[in-house]
Amino acid sequence: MGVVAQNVPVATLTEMRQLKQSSGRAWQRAVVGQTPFRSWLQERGSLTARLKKHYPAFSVELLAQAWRKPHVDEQAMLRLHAMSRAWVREVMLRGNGQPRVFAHSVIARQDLRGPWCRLRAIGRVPLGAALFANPKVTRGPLQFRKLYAQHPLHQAVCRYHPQLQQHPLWARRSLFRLHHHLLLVTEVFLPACVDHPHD
Ligand SMILES: C=C(O[C@@H]1C=C(C(=O)O)C=C[C@H]1O)C(=O)O
Repeated sequence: MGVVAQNVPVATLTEMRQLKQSSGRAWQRAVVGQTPFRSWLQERGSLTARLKKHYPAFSVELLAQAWRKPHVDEQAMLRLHAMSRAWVREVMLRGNGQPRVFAHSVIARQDLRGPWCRLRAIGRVPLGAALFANPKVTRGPLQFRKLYAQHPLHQAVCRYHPQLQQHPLWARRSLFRLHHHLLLVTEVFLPACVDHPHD
């Protein structure tokens, strides 16, 4: 660990590369066993569509959207170097008023152009409506991970639902691609999501 002025320790490039690689492997290694969330984790269709099917009162609660430095385990997926910023959108998908899925979407500045130039302004319109309506959008493999309290996305969920602090949360992520544009979507499933474990 190196040290810069003001004695603020910073990770060396090697340490950051190692952290990025280990975080990436953690998403690929996780195996979804017999969890009640299995059906939701492996859903290849739109979560928005599936939630709307179960809950007449579906809504998207916009929690945050800003230019941020992506998490270390997102930079490699989006081909970003360590210091670049990306547009981050965080929402809670609600069914009948209950929080069901926390979604965290990240898109690099250079990918917010062309067909995705308006993604910053969609507000409470579900991102899935834009993605699944365009047949030219492809989706990469789903990756899974059980998040514990020290993971940034677990901490993001607990900012709004602190009662989940001690609960591990299942999450999945995948890359959506349109031409050469990339969008990384991570979805964290809250306990209320298993009211309908199977379709
Ligand atoms: C990708 C989808 O869009 C959903 C809605 C999102 C949003 O509005 O930000 C983000 C991720 C998804 O949970 C989907 O419906 O599957």
